[in-house]
Amino acid sequence: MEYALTLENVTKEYKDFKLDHINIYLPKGCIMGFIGENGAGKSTTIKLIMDLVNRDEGKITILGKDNKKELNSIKENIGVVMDELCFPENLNIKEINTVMKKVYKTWNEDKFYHFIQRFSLSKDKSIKEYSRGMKMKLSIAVALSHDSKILILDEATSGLDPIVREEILDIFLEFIQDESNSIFVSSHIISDLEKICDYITFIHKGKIVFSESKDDLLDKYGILKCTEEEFPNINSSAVKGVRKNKFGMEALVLKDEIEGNYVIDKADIEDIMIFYIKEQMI
Ligand SMILES: Nc1ncnc2c1ncn2[C@@H]1O[C@H](COP(=O)(O)OP(=O)(O)OP(=O)(O)O)[C@@H](O)[C@H]1O
Repeated sequence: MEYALTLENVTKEYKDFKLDHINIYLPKGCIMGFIGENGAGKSTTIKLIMDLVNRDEGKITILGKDNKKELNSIKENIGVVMDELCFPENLNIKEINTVMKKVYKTWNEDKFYHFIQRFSLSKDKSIKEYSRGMKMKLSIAVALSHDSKILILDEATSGLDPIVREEILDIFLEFIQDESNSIFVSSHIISDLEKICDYITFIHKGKIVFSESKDDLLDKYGILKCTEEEFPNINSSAVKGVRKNKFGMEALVLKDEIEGNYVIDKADIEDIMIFYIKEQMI
């Protein structure tokens, strides 16, 4: 299989945090959602991918190229959106266009102005007068206006209203119509990721809990409901998380490992993440 992005045993240690030997493989042509609680290590991972911080160990490739030695040669093919805007804030749209023409050989001015119009971004205001959502939309417009083959997005839909988020998700799906394109996107809005992603990678306290196809995850897990008395009869190795409510017990379970007649509801990706995190907090 050809991969758009690989991380192998990537490690980074700060005083109070360790990103611990993480492995991620994003197949070409796919969208991978990167989820985890605040402080789990998502932005650190994305900064390591973009070589904005130095790793302690491991290897990262983007579009088959080493991200340290060969990043320059694929600069045109990477569209990046970080959670903070990377442009000087005193510029306006016209000036950003002029700067980007110099930064990217493949800069497509028509495409850029098309997105500016589609996102209803004011051409007169300077960027510092933009709202957070407008700045996000501008970053996305820039990421899509050169020859990007992979989009790497950190919280790209945060701060956007539901209508614009929906539009951005559609744009991501349009981007992926070209099967050589791929997207790696972190977000706290897991329902957005569930709509568009082929793969979900879940990071918790600097370690990867799972990195799997979304359909496999949704097939594999379910929420089992039972009484407190019934709960000890459930195969404990199938239980990945549990919570009590006023009607009894709810447990995140591996459906195939459950014997007996229990009610098992569908688990969505957010359920899976929350149950996992709660289980580790007990
Ligand atoms: N430069 C730094 N020096 C020391 N610690 C850092 C540094 N950058 C990040 N950290 C720590 O690394 C941990 C992971 O932070 P990171 O920003 O990667 O999390 P995140 O998953 O992106 O969180 P959020 O969802 O809140 O954005 C945090 O504990 C943070 O304090």
